[in-house]
Amino acid sequence: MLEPFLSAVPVLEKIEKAGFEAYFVGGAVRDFLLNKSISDVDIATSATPNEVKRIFPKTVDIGIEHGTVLVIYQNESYEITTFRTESEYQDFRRPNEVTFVRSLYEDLQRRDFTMNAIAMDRNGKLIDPFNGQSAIQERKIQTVGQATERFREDALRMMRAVRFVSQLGFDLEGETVKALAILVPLLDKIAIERKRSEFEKLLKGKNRKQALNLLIKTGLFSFLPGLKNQKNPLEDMQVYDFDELKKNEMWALLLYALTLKEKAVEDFLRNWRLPVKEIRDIQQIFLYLLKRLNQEWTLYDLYVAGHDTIKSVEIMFQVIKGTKKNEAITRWLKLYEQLPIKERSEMNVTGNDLMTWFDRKGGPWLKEQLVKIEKSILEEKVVNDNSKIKEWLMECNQK
Ligand SMILES: Nc1ccn([C@@H]2O[C@H](COP(=O)(O)OP(=O)(O)OP(=O)(O)O)[C@@H](O)[C@H]2O)c(=O)n1
Repeated sequence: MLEPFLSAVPVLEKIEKAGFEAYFVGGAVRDFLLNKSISDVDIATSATPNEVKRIFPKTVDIGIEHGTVLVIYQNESYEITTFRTESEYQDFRRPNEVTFVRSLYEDLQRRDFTMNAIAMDRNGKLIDPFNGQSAIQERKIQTVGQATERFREDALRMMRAVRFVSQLGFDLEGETVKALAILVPLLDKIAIERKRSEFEKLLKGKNRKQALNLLIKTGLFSFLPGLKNQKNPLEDMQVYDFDELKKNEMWALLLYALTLKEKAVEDFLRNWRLPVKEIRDIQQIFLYLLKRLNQEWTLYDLYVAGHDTIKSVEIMFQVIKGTKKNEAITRWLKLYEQLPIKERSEMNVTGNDLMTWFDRKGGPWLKEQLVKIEKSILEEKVVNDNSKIKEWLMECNQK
């Protein structure tokens, strides 16, 4: 057995010593069987949350209503969840109440896909009542039991299915595709944040072409914010070839494929409930991407965009144009590094200086003058020095 399972074995032993069962479950076991790297393990147990809390002195209640307790043991933390059934799903969302059970089989039976319903004991022995291993071997995503039932219990699972297609390159088993095509409207009930997280993983997956195709084929895309009747942009997204785009770049690329106007861009991102800071960053990348596609940048563009946006835009430019050439970015980053100032706060002049020099109250003229000075410093028409700027401004005004 490999890390991080190995260091969690004592946790399982401790639970067993107290008279309960404990297993590794979920994504970590699946990824282990796929030879993928694993960051953390999920543990399932027959002990109730209170019983878990009695076994371990240090715990945090992170999701006790769903049966999950965070255990701190030997300076590491582990999520331990009581075996449960989720027959009480309401409104096709997550369950409001769960029923704790003592049987591992029942716990595995309530899970979404057979590849996610494999348990592993502390000796590395696999418990696989739904043949998850053969599904992995056959590279098939198959629900545990009836697909329609699993998707009705939690409609997000439909997006999870397509996200796994993107991440693993597996196929969706026939009944699963059929159920998906029928039940996609249930996705309307799912919180945008949960859909967003799956959509972002889907876009990042290596097999996104296949996954985007499924979104189109099953009509799932129509239940994603701003994508109703937007088949073509997703087809464009299938064409782009990329591995390393960051999350914000991915959103900007989608905006580009959607050919949205500036105002609509903001609404689109807001509808996906992206955090305000991310919306601003994505808008900035998108705006400068359009500029990059339409014209050369001025020094002022480089300055306003800043180092990170320049890098993002250049990478996206390559993706859109299908070119590997990287000359512009090297040249621009070099130019950017040589700029006399990198941001407004580095200017050796303030609005107060201007108001004193011109003996005028603030107003739109002030911003105009500051931008003029800023551009002139960047173009090296004036040195970034308070008295030099004053001299230059006075001269300009006399002309
Ligand atoms: N809607 C869901 C979400 C999760 N699960 C089960 O809970 C496990 C853990 O879920 P989660 O951590 O959300 O996803 P992973 O499958 O671990 O995948 P990843 O870590 O790649 O997100 C899954 O493997 C699956 O058995 C489920 O049945 N239905």
